[in-house]
Amino acid sequence: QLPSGWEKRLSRSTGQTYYLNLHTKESQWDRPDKPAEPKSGAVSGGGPGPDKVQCSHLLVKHEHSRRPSSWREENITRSKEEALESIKSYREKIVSGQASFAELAQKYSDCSSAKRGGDLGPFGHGAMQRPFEEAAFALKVGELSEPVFTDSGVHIILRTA
Ligand SMILES: N=C(N)NCCC[C@H](NC(=O)[C@@H]1CCC/C1=C\[C@H](COP(=O)(O)O)NC(=O)[C@@H](N)Cc1ccccc1)C(N)=O
Repeated sequence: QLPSGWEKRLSRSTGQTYYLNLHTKESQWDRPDKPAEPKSGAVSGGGPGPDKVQCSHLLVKHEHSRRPSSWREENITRSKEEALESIKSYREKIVSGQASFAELAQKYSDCSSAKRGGDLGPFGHGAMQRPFEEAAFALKVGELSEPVFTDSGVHIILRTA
């Protein structure tokens, strides 16, 4: 079966099957990578994780961020609590289907990746700050993290591949 949050659709124009991610509203021709079929006798879920993941993120910085400035705001003064409240409200809008991840990241993320709907591209171990990496590698494709705190600020992370 498909990873959670994905649906199989039929393209009206080409009659081809495609896959729609209900969280991000993104669609793709390729079947989202299925959770690996547990090999008979293998310990379920114990397998080595992926070397690389692809994620999008929405970052809300605050006064204690390592660089309290962004393309959105020259001098960021909101408190860490306010940043967390904002991140929670964005997460709620995405999960309830009121807005797409890419749309909110493009508008509100304090990271330059906002221009790409939050897409960070693929990355391996060691590229990102540890709390970000740990959260990202623990996600299934299509899954949206809870709020994650790094020296940059407060993030929500969507694993896209
Ligand atoms: N693809 C990479 N390897 N690029 C280097 C990542 C460095 C890494 N960054 C982080 O861990 C956090 C989590 C994700 C974004 C991020 C921080 C900051 C914003 O926070 P600030 O640094 O002002 O505190 N955005 C970035 O770095 C952006 N270049 C990410 C990016 C943007 C556009 C396209 C691709 C990647 C780190 N080790 O600090």
